[in-house]
Amino acid sequence: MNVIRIAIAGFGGVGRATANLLLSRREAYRQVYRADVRLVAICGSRSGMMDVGGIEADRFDSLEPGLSGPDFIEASDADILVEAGPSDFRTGGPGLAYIRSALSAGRDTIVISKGALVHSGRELQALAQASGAMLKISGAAAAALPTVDLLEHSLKGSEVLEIEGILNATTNFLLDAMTAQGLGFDEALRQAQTGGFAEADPRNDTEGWDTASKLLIIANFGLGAELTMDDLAVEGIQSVTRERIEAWHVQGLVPKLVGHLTNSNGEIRASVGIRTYPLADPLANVRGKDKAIRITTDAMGETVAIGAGREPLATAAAALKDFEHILMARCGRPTPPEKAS
Ligand SMILES: NC(=O)c1ccc[n+]([C@@H]2O[C@H](COP(=O)([O-])OP(=O)(O)OC[C@H]3O[C@@H](n4cnc5c(N)ncnc54)[C@H](O)[C@@H]3O)[C@@H](O)[C@H]2O)c1
Ligand SMILES: N[C@@H](CCO)C(=O)O
Repeated sequence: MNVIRIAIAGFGGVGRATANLLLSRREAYRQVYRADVRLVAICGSRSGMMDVGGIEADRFDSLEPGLSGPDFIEASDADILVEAGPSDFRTGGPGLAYIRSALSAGRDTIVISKGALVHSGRELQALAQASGAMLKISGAAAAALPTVDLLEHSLKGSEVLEIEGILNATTNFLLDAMTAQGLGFDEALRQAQTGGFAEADPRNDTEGWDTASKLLIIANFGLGAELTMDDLAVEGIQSVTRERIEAWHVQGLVPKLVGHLTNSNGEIRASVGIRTYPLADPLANVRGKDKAIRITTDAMGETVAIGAGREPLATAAAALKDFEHILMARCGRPTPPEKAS
């Protein structure tokens, strides 16, 4: 039985949900991958815990001050880092130092925050390649909605011509609440914050930056583009007034905040802004905090995925999907569960 040691840096809503889900799936990992999975280190910005024997959920509220930072994670000698700190695309956020350090040491890394991937994605890919570590990013690339997976696996070989993505749950929730329920912006935002899917600073959602971050990550990691935030024109939903909503309604149109990308002979252009869709379009029917992606390719036509789950569980599950892909690569193909006799 392989022992697989996990560390989690960033222990807020998503980090903690990931830890709980990981612990609840240990028996399945044991049976399917013959892997003894242990949570050996967790940390927030100022406190943490390390135990090579494994940390159980009843100790999550007893973190010790001073145990935090990339060196703390290094000292845990974990095999895999899950990074779930705040997203800051302007600086890379605190995640950048953790991810750099883990990849440099050859540690497989599952990234949930977006900042480091937007700010230093190429550098991190190069570090992973040099050390042989796996770098997984589903949590940062719209989480429960498959995006990079579709590009890397399902549509392999076809040329992507266009992507349209409703990639931000908060703005879709806000627009849907304002359009379909007539709710005011402030009340809808309060509900998004209570739901745990709005960013700590919700302007990152409403001004389009979260959508832009995800689109850039999808383009750079899924299509091999080399976009920076300066390459994207980014518009949020601030300009959406009750009058504009009513005018669209009269025309039978539904507004969505969309990340849009075109690929013309390798020249990739991307932007974020409001697009309107007729009711018959699947993107018009993406409701509440659901997200969606439409990918148009030369040979496989249009593929549309729509989805979401309850947060923060859904994002935790996306990160642990990445974890299982690492287990498959490192521990071999899954074995079927034993049948009861
Ligand atoms: N909530 C969602 O629905 C969702 C979905 C996909 C991705 N994400 C991303 O996941 C990340 C975490 O989201 P969340 O909702 O848990 O946010 P959160 O604010 O609840 O948690 C972030 C945690 O990181 C900790 N942190 C800050 N600086 C740190 C440092 N230097 N070292 C270690 N920890 C540090 C904070 O103390 C906080 O506990 C964010 O980057 C977010 O964009 C969230
Ligand atoms: N704030 C983001 C969640 C993190 O990706 C959203 O609303 O989609």
